[in-house]
Amino acid sequence: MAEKGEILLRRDHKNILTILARMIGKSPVISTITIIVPIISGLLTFYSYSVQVHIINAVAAGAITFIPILWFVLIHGVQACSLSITNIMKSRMNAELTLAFQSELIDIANQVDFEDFDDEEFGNKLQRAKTIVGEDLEGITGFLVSSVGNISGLISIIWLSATSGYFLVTLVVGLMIVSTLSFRMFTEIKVRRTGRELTFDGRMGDYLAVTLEDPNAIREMRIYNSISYFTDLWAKLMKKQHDKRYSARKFEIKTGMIVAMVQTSAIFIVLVYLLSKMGESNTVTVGTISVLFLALLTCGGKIMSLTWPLSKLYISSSKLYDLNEVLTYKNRDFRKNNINNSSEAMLPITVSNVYFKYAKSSKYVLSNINMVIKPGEKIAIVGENGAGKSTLIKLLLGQYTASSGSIYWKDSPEPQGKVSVVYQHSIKFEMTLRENILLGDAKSSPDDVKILSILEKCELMDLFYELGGLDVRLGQMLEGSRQLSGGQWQKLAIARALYNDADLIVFDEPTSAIDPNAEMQIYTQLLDICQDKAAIFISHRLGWAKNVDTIYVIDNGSIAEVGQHQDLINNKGIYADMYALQSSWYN
Ligand SMILES: Nc1ncnc2c1ncn2[C@@H]1O[C@H](COP(=O)(O)OP(=O)(O)OP(=O)(O)O)[C@@H](O)[C@H]1O
Repeated sequence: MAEKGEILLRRDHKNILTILARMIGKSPVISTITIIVPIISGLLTFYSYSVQVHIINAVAAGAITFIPILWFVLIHGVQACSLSITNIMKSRMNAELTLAFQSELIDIANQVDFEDFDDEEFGNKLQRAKTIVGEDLEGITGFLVSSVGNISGLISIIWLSATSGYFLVTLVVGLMIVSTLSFRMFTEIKVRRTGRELTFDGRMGDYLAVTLEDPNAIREMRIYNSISYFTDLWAKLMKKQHDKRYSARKFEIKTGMIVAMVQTSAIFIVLVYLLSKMGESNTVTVGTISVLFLALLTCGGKIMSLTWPLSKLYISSSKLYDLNEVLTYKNRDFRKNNINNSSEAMLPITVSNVYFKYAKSSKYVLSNINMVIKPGEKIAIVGENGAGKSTLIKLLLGQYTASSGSIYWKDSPEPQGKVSVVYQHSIKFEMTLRENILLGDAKSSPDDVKILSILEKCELMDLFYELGGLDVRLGQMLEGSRQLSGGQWQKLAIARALYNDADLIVFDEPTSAIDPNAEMQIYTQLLDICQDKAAIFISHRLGWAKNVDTIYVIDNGSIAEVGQHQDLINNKGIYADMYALQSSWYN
């Protein structure tokens, strides 16, 4: 059980085993070599011990030969080489695994249903999984490799004790190793769990320390005179944290003493027992006793060097949990969202009695929606914040499935066709001007004539002349790149949408960063540019909506009014009120 104030660790040996299986699956040859080589090298220690027994016995009998010495040198040479091989293989394995896991995570993020993106837990897990692959995986594989090497080293000692021919000796040595290792692991994990990153106090302390260095936060704290509140809180948490760590260290010292006593007693028991059996059996010789004695003396060091990677692995297994969890998403049956991949006609889109609620919400965001989007039709969707406009668009694009009712893309209940979307927050691709437009239809070959005509339509020719061509990189990532204003990025997103010869273009508040003077002009132009296409406009500003074919007024998730501008004004309903209110701003 995690102590109060500790972040719950989902540590489970299954996480390590699952990731181990995945590693071997992804990079079978390199992973197997990286794990097998240190195991063999650790087990070779047994042969090194055997040769030492042989040499000591021979020296005691006054009959030394060079062959065992050569074997001894050879084994050590092989062990040294295997260390180098393991290190080389480990770095190759890390590179291969990082690439393989990263690609898998990118695939998953690109395939999951849009509902998964709404799931905060999935977002957090994905973020943590990416961090593990980017930062922690290398450490974890390192701990794994050194753990298996050290474990086989300790097995060699138990094996050596078995050569004495006395079960009691093997039992005492085995129990000593297992018990002292467990003691050490228990302490090490206890100490590690007091670490900053694993306790609420530690994380909160770090957060407060960062906040106390943030100039914006300091500005506000000075105004409200709240700095001492933060520093007191931080100091209190730090003191608590230090006290906890101090008590964990005290515990470590106490268990260290117990471990030392267990070890010393075991060595004493084994030694006395073997000495009493000397001469009784030909397996108990000066060589066996002295090598086992030395091996047991070094056992403490071996256990210490195993405790560190094992406890790190144990703590890290909670991180592996997130990676494993996200990777299981791959096996899910994702809804196909091929709306932009097919050349099928998508219009008319017929929406009948659609209701929709988000996965984690009990309230319907859309109710009883009925509409038909005909080829070439220009539609405006208006309504207050939170009315459900963007949600309706997500359903029309097939990104979400209606809770009930139906949507048909021409005759198909599955989304199909080609659509362009210009979002409020346009994506800034830090690539060339040409690529920024070409990405509207990435599979087509570049058509500069078409690109220039679109730039012209979107009033971006001044930018083109200023940059001196299509090959200038936009953004600020590289030297020589050119940053654009928010409005210019938005116009570029519109240009990208036009480059894709879609049947339908959706404009979800595409002019929020464009100045009001240019906005009206852009809307008029957009209607003109989209002459042969269907277009849906979402905007809070109504002045331009006069010119569309159909206006849908969404109120609290339902279509409250439908019609043309003048009809809706005559209706004196919600639209007329909104329009009157907005007109009054300009009077
Ligand atoms: N992923 C989500 N999970 C749960 N509820 C959501 C989610 N996205 C939106 N909502 C809720 O659905 C309702 C409709 O949101 P939507 O974004 O469709 O409104 P909108 O009309 O586009 O608003 P705005 O004009 O502010 O952009 C809101 O109450 C919103 O809080």
